[in-house]
Amino acid sequence: MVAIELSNVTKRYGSETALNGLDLTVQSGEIYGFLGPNGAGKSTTINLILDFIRPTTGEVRVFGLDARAETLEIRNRTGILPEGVETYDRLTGRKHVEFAIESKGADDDPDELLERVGIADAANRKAGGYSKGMAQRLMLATALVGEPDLLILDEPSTGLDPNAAREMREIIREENRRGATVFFSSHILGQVEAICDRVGILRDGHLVAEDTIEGLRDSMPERTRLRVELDRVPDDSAGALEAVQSVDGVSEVSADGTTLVVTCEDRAKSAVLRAIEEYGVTVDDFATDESSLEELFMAYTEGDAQGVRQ
Ligand SMILES: Nc1ncnc2c1ncn2[C@@H]1O[C@H](COP(=O)(O)OP(=O)(O)OP(=O)(O)O)[C@@H](O)[C@H]1O
Repeated sequence: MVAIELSNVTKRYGSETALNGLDLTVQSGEIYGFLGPNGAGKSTTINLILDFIRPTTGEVRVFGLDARAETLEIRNRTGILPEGVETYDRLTGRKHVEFAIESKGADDDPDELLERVGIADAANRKAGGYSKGMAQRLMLATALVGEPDLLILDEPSTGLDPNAAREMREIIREENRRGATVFFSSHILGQVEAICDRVGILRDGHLVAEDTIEGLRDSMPERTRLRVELDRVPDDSAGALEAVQSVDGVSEVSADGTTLVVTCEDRAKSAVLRAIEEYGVTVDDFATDESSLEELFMAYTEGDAQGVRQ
């Protein structure tokens, strides 16, 4: 079953086009990472899913329901952790959760939820005195109310220290195991890598890539980097460098003493090693660096994004 479906959605704010013909499908039971730099259109997409705003053109459906006509049912089945903290300073943490339980007609135990997000001891304190991380945990507790079918987390790790971010990931996994679909928006790659089944990278209002993390890596063979350790510097080091450079599939070569770093396509690796050994040196060791996700993300979101598509 499809959890979220946007079909050819465009959203304009005056002359500003926030989303430009976006097609997006998230399957039920997925943890989907929605990635993009600031201003790419992530919050706009989430606001459309929840009918806080309406598309200029196109259609949005959640669990087959029309986002505009069946908004209440969608919101009832969804838990939302909005971007930024939205607490009421004068209400206690427990009151926030009680309020969420009441508005959803759910029967959760507020203390259990507060315990689960790690702020049970602050249940009776006013949220105005909470740290940013505690407020974020409180918002997560309210998102979990009523065992939602869909969890929408907009930049969920803002304000969380690494431990708290890890605890949040654990809760997200538990929710997913229970059957919830998770839509996780972020501009921080590490968080998405650690938890998501699939990621979509949004740029200027449309998807520039969508795949598993491994799939995205595989789509960039030119980013493979071979690090070669030689037993000594070849006598004709300039000639050796030139020979490696001219191997088909090699895009870049640099040398630092007995270490050679070669950026090449996967298929060129053994030809590179052979070319080096023809210069009378022995390859002591070699390793392949996979392109870091950070590089991958930057390639998709900066400069000419089309340049990295195969
Ligand atoms: N109410 C609005 N009026 C005018 N322009 C808007 C409005 N809301 C968003 N935009 C514009 O739409 C584009 C997409 O914004 P959006 O907030 O959806 O991006 P985002 O990916 O969520 O960014 P961030 O990571 O900074 O939250 C931006 O260029 C933004 O300036």
